[in-house]
Amino acid sequence: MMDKTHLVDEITGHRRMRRNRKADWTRRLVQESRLTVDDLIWPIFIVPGTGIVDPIAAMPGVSRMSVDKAVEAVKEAADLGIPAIATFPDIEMELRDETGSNSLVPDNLINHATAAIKKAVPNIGIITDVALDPFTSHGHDGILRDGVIVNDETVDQIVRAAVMQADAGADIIAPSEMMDGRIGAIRHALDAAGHQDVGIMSYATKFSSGFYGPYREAINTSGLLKGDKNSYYISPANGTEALRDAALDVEEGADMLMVKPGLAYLDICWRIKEAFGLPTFAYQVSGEYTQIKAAAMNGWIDGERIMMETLLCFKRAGCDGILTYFAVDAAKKLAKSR
Ligand SMILES: NCc1[nH]cc(CCC(=O)O)c1CC(=O)O
Repeated sequence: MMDKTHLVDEITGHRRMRRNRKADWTRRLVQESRLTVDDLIWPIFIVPGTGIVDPIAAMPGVSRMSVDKAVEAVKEAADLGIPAIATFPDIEMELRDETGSNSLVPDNLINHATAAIKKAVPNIGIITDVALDPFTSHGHDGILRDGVIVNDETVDQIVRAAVMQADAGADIIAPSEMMDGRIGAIRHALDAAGHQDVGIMSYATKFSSGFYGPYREAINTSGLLKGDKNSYYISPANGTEALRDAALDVEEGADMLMVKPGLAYLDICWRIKEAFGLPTFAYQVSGEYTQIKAAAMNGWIDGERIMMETLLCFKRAGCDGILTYFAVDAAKKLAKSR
């Protein structure tokens, strides 16, 4: 008879979860989720001009780049193995108006960037957004009429913008403005224009979130925005509604789905992947990035460790990939740990 000096008894004592955790090799063997460079999509900010790399105060480590500098940076990203980028323009104030008309100029900043990047770095995927917020004088994602963001008129416009973006060389159109019916309308228009192979990544579940703050500084919409986006983005309280919204996008022909923001919405990532089985992405948005950076800069957390941990957690939650401002840093770290 063993002397029973410990509280762990004979029944529970042989169920030892720690056996599989005891050494590096066992831990590697039982690891369920893995982050690789193939999971990373890098969002970048584009400004007019040349030779510009302009740091964004609210996003330490992230800069707005002129097209020539963006081309260099994207080359580096491609060399690291990052499969795709997502571009966001910081349009000159003089070009912004009530309806976001610059979105319909074929060689506007965003399309100019696409064409230049495609030419210089043909093997990286280019994802473009069609929301109107970089182009409007009020910072909303759609056309504002009598205090209302009008749905159908906005869809008509973003559809035309989407075709121009595809003409410029965009590989995937990612509409983030949450207008109803946009996915089907964009799909039809792309097909009619001969862009059958241009995909649609729907910002299927975009929540009305405070986490977008630093992005609005990055593209200079924060000072412009009147009111909030609650009449078109989803309430953070509503998961089932988010699923219904995603279901409509799937029906309308979305090739990929996105959840935005990321970390506070992992339950949505999981539910969406389970429900539809489509390639599912999370957007670790500006505020999430900034939280980690700010705390790390104060020495309060280990920023690199939390960068890798959060990205891995998206994989565990069912995501196929992550849009993240950490993409280049994470890719470098992954290359080193090989
Ligand atoms: N169409 C708007 C848009 N496109 C990208 C982001 C946020 C990205 C981020 O925070 O990193 C937003 C949100 C917003 O300003 O309302």
